[in-house]
Amino acid sequence: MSTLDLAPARPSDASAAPPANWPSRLAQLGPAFSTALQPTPLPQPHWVAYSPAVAQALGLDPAWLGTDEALQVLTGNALLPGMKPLASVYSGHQFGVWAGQLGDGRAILLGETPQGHELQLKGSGRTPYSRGGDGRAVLRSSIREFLCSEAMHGLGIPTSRALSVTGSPAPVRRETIETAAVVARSAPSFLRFGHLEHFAARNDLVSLRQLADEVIDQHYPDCRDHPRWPGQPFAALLEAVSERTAALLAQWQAVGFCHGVMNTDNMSLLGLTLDYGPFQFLDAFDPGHICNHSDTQGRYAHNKQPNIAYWNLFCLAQALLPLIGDEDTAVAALESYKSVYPAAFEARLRAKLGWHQAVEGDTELIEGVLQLLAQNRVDYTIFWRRLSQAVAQGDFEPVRDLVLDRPAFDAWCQRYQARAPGADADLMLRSNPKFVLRNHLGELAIRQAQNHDFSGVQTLLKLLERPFEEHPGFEAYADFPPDWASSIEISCSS
Ligand SMILES: Nc1ncnc2c1ncn2[C@@H]1O[C@H](COP(=O)(O)OP(=O)(O)OP(=O)(O)O)[C@@H](O)[C@H]1O
Ligand SMILES: [Mg+2]
Repeated sequence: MSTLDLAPARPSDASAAPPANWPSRLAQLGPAFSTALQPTPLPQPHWVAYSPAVAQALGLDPAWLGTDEALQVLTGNALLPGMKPLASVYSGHQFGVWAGQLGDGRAILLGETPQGHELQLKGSGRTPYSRGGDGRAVLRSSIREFLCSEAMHGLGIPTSRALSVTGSPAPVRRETIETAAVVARSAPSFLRFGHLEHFAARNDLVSLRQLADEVIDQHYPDCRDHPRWPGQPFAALLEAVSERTAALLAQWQAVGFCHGVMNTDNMSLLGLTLDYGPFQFLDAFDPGHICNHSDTQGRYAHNKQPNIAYWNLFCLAQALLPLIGDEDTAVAALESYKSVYPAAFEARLRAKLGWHQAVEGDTELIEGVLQLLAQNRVDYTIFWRRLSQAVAQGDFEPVRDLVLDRPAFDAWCQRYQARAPGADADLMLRSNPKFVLRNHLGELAIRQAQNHDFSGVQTLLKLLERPFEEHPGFEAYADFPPDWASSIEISCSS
């Protein structure tokens, strides 16, 4: 039976007060970067879910969550003393094309916690950057963003975090009429490639430099005086962002995560996963899988993600060019992506296979297993977890059962088992999650939530916060997707 405590944490101390000071470095930079504004209230807000763990990470008292004050503040209906909300301006390349000015069209920054984490509401009303949009987010997409943020964190993948999701009966028009919701999310910074692209495109080099300096001072201080880039802090910054992005992409690819909308306005300057829209964790392993039904050309197919990230880094290089000075230096600063990404990916795959150190012949075994999974459309998460169990228990039959082409599996497995030193099962169980946020799991929790039952969201949050643990009694959440899962259509509509 259930070993999870599904009850949301109740406030133990109703007087637990949140901070009284909510500064914003972005506001301090000056008016070119953002616009001060108030969130637009929503009627009759209610909790959908919240994360005491995130509250703790932000230095907020978890006891404050669950209070009516928190509900109002995190829906955008009230402000705490000291909060001076704002929306920031950015631009970007969308689906490979320059899109011009975008900006926080439905996100509003409330300020920074004492730890320097930005707290932002998504879906909290129109801003000067909303263009034709309504400034809102629907319950469906907000639950997906909330759960996936915490799932990624549980997997050890850099990401924005999600403190809460609140709902309202207010209608929101998408393909059908849905209801509004707000995600309160947090990151050390929500700055994107597009923030720098914005000022470069306008040839506003003063603001471009000011923002790049801010990013270096706050997040990449080593770039000021980098041994490889003496006197070239902006080249050092480009390389540092590029290498963090390479490391992030290696983690996405290794876990089977498809982002779905890798536009430059969704690329974090800190190498975080940002903007959970039409994302998907792979079910059957299809390297060319396209998770976003709006992506008709397959630009953001799973196996294209590492190259797209590199393409996006080129856009960032273009934006930083006026500060870097010459093209050769900018290109040189991007060079390491080509070695850092494959090395990081191979290291992740080695850990999944249970190997601590690289040994000659590993690349062949790694390529071999990926080919086997692709050719047989094997369920990606279940394969790795069963392989981990197989090594732990010395019985490979359950993993063999997953592969239609048994002779091919046997040939690979023989070489795998002959590898010396052998696989470490503990490392594998720490590297291959039992639980990922599959589309159908999210979908079931969303349907429940649309009927005012939020227990499915709670259950998933508890499982996904600790995806490498066994969670006895919850095997169904680690099982194959049902047939209807492949008919779920996730698009940019959110
Ligand atoms: N309903 C909406 N109302 C206003 N602006 C919107 C809306 N949906 C998207 N936008 C804006 O369109 C642009 C691209 O949207 P995209 O889907 O990448 O971002 P998002 O999901 O809104 O948010 P984020 O990237 O902050 O997680 C952004 O500038 C975004 O703010
Ligand atoms: Mg976005």
